[in-house]
Formats: sequence, C-alpha cells, structure tokens
Amino acid sequence: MFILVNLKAYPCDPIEVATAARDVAEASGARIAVSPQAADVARVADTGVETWAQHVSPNAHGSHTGSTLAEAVADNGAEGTLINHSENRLKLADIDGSVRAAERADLETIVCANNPAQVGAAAALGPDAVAVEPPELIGGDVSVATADPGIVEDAVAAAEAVDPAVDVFCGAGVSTGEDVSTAGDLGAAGVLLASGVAKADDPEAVLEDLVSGV
Ligand SMILES: O=C(CO)COP(=O)(O)O
Repeated sequence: MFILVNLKAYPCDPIEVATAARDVAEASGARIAVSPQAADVARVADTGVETWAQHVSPNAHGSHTGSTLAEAVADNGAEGTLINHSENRLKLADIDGSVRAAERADLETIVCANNPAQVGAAAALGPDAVAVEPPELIGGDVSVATADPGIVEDAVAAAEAVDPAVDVFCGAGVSTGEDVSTAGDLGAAGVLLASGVAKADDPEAVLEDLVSGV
C-alpha cells in the first residue's frame, strides 16, 4: 500500500512532515510520499522523501502566467502529481492535458474522482492511478473505507473494467493503520490522506501507526 500525504494549504511545517515521512518510510520499508504546495516542492524533495505536486497545468512552456508546469515541478524534485483533486477540479480536456503534460515530464500521475463513474472516466485517460475521494467525507473523522466500503469496491471494479493497469487509491478521513489495511482489503493500492497527518500534533507518530496497516 502506497501512502500519499497531501499537505493541501494547511499551516503545517512541510519540512517537519517530510522528514518524519522519510524516516518512517526508511524504517518500515513502506512507500510514503508527501505532496506540498508547489512553492515547497524543492525543499521538501531535498529532505529525500518521495515528493508529489498537488497539481500540474496542461500547459507546456510559453505565455501561461500562473501555471504550475509539470516540467518545473519535475526539475525541482517531484516524482509524481495529483490531478483534478476535489478541491481543484478541472475540465475533462484539462485533466487529459495535465496527464499528458505529466507524462512528458516523467511524473507519475493520480487522477482524483468523486465517485466510481468518474473513476471509470478518469481511468480511460490512462493515468498511472485514479483515486476515489467522496467530497462529503474529506476532512472528517471516519475513513471512506469504513463509512462507504461499497464506493471503494465499485471504484476498483470501474477502473478494472476500463483499464486493469490503472491502480485505484481511496481517500477521505484516513488516519490510522486500521484504515489503511481496510482500504487494502477492499482492493485499493494505496491511500490519500491530509488532515490526519497535516493537523496532527505529532505527525511522525501518526505515520508510524499508518504504516502498521500497509
Ligand atoms: O483530500 C484528501 C487527500 O487528498 C483527504 O483529506 P483528509 O485526509 O483530510 O480527509
């Protein structure tokens, strides 16, 4: 199970979380990545932790003020990127363009989706993985895998029907090793989580618990 910690725009110290994630990943052998704000990609990557962007635009180099270029985050140490997160929704054509931009920059891709139907559509665009995150459960205390196990199973089936090579992640409310292991039992290849780590008093302790469910 891959554990991807999305720091969103939370007021946490990205280096404290990155250092903790690097240490827990090294000690446990689990795959853990941290996804900071674009401005923090380079210094988070410098800690040695696997680093993901939260978004890349569909644009290539050119006159695109305000774009987060896939090439730029890759040059600054990112190995992958989220696309179409629930808090940064894109048009279908732009999701496709962002996946293509990420591919050009050799970034791994996870396209986020609200529900199994969107998971199927996202899988058709050929990302490395898709993630199902019900918006109403994001930021809550109950893991998607406990609150709505059917949505995870249906997302796995939807992606499999379109392209069996596309992995399925789930996210929303994940904060414990038990949540990770329940998600794995439902067929998920990994979890996305944010508040459970980014708002924790002791992020390293939460990460140590999370890897117990890998
Ligand atoms: O949106 C999420 C991860 O991308 C999930 O957020 P929470 O872990 O805070 O529910």
